[in-house]
Amino acid sequence: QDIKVQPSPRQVNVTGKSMTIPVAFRLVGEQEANPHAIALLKQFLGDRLGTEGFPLYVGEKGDRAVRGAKRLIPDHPEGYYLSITDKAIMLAGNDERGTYYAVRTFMQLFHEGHLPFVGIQDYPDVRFRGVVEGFYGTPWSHEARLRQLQFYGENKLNTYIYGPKDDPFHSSPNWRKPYPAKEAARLAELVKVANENEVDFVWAIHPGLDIRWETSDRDSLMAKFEHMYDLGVRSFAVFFDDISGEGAKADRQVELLNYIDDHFVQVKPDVTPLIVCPTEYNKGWARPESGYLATIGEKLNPSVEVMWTGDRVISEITREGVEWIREQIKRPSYIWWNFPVSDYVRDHLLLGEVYGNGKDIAGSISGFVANPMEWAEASKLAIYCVADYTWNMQSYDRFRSWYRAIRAIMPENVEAFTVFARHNSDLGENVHRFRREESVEIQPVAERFMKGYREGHYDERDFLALQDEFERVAEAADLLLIDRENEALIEEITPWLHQFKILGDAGQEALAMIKAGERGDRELFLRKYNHVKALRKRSYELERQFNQNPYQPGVKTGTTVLQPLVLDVFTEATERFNRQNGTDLPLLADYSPCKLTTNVPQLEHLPLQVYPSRVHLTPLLEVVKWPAGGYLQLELDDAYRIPGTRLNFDVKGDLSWGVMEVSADGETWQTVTLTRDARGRLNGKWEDTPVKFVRFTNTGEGEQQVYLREFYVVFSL
Ligand SMILES: CC(=O)N[C@H]1CNC[C@@H](O)[C@@H](O)[C@@H]1O
Repeated sequence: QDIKVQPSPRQVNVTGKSMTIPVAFRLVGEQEANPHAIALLKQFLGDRLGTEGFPLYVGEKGDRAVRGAKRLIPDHPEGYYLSITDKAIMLAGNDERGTYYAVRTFMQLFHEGHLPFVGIQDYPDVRFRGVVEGFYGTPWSHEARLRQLQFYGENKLNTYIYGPKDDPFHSSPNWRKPYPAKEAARLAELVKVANENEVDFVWAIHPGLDIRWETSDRDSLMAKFEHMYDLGVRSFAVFFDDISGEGAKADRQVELLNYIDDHFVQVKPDVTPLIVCPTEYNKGWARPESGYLATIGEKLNPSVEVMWTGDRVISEITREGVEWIREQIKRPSYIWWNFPVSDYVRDHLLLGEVYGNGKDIAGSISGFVANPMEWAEASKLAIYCVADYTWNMQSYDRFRSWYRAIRAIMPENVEAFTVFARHNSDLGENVHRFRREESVEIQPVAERFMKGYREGHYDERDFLALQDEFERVAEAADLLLIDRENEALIEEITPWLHQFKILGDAGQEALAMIKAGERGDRELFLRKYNHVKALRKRSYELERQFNQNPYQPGVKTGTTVLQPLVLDVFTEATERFNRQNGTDLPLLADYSPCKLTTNVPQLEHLPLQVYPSRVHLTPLLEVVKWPAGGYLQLELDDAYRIPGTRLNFDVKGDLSWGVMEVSADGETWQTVTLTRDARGRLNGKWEDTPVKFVRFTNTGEGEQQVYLREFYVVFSL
């Protein structure tokens, strides 16, 4: 039968025959084999495992129990050979982790009371595979992390990097301090569970925001690593991302990293290679004139792993890209893939397929870890696919992997979760311009239908297909809201499920407006019209109630195809009704009274948060390089007074290099006086003549590196 193993094994020889599962297994090799592999077997087989019964040989290359398989075991790290015949079962690892993975594969072969006769030779493409918890926002909970580590064991992922940006003991201000007892105990438990699942628990430190290049800070960092070592950590990382100023200096960073390597990593008997995330961590920011990467390439100890996010902050990883960086840093890169991370589009869930990365990059990378969403359970969809992709790139199939991930995560509600995930995968407009496919199957139907409807002759089959899809959306939302098989996941996505239900209902009702209009049934049309408006209002209220954060507050779903379709159908049907009946039913206001223009490259596509009397720029997580002469300008849709404007660049010095101005016509400008408040934020206002334009300009001589923490304008007539 079709052998379904996750991740997809390299070499599988099936005979087509199978046997009923033996009632008892005689375990051979327990004394020498990897104890975590034995523990997993015992947990899985329970009392069927003993000293009598069908022979089950387990061990690593060189162990007595698997001597006979010696030349069949792939000579690769974490490789294994598995065979099931009518005589015996053999689970033989090339190393301890390989044995563990052989057991994980063996467990997946049990199927409806049978075990297939099979020979498998398998090993991973990428050496280090897993997840970097490296996002901004609420760090994962302890329970969520424990579930993650179990999930990584099941999916042959061997790396979890602990680096939540908002953990004050990982980053500033407390990176120098040991964890308080409670957190320390939790970390120790995470390390223990990671080991049981054959996962390297990597603890990362993020000292660059305030590090001083003195021995005192170097000693503080070493002491912190010793503290983590005492908790059981055997893998370490230093992150220098998203910093500016002193901490960003390559030669200082390299000096510190080499010191750590020479005096900690190399002297401890059991610590894996040090990992660093450089400040110039993507090609878009690499500046040959800075010599940063050249310094890393030439002076950083060759045993230190160097992370890389690709051609841009958020990007697909290509063969050309990894070969380019390999030349710069003189070693394979350790990929930090920024997906499904959503800390820059927090109102969206990213549940789509994992695609776009090259299948030919394994030879130039040493690691591939995914940066996930703050929604741990929802991130498992992408993590499952990354496990499949990094284990066996050539055989990776984005659709097969995604469907298997859904089945693995929501086995009781596969159809409903597929519908939900299908329409919650794109990011919408965002500052990194990274987009994902969404609603792929229904998109051509929606486009064809709207074109036909506008031209006065749509295909009824398209109408019915759309109606069916919106019904499925509403059904999926309700089925998932009462789902109890994965409560942690449902708890995370509940706000989006409520929004999804509203979308499903609104879609059906908007389509019903078309039919009522065609039948000239004014009363029914008005009922449907009012229902859609009520649903839109509920949707806005949901946006204000859930997932409030200073970046992208709210709850977005189906934003690429279904939401625009509802709006288009509603608008077209209402305009047609108004023309036919001489009425003036208002449309749905989806206006944006504000336009942003800028010549600062990183801000070109910055989304705006528009409210009835305020407009906010979405804060940026990364350092913004603001060139001399760089400006950012907001153009309002009318002339307003500005009772308040606030700017927060989180810079230590004064802001003498910049000026805030307003204008009524975009030609003559007046300066707005800004006063700094207790938290260092700059506040201003303009209550004189109404203005249409507000801008901020770097009028200084040189580039400034700032954090765009806050920039908003309050306007009033
Ligand atoms: C190396 C890196 O990407 N660092 C940052 C900054 N870039 C992407 C962001 O979304 C963050 O999640 C991430 O931690």
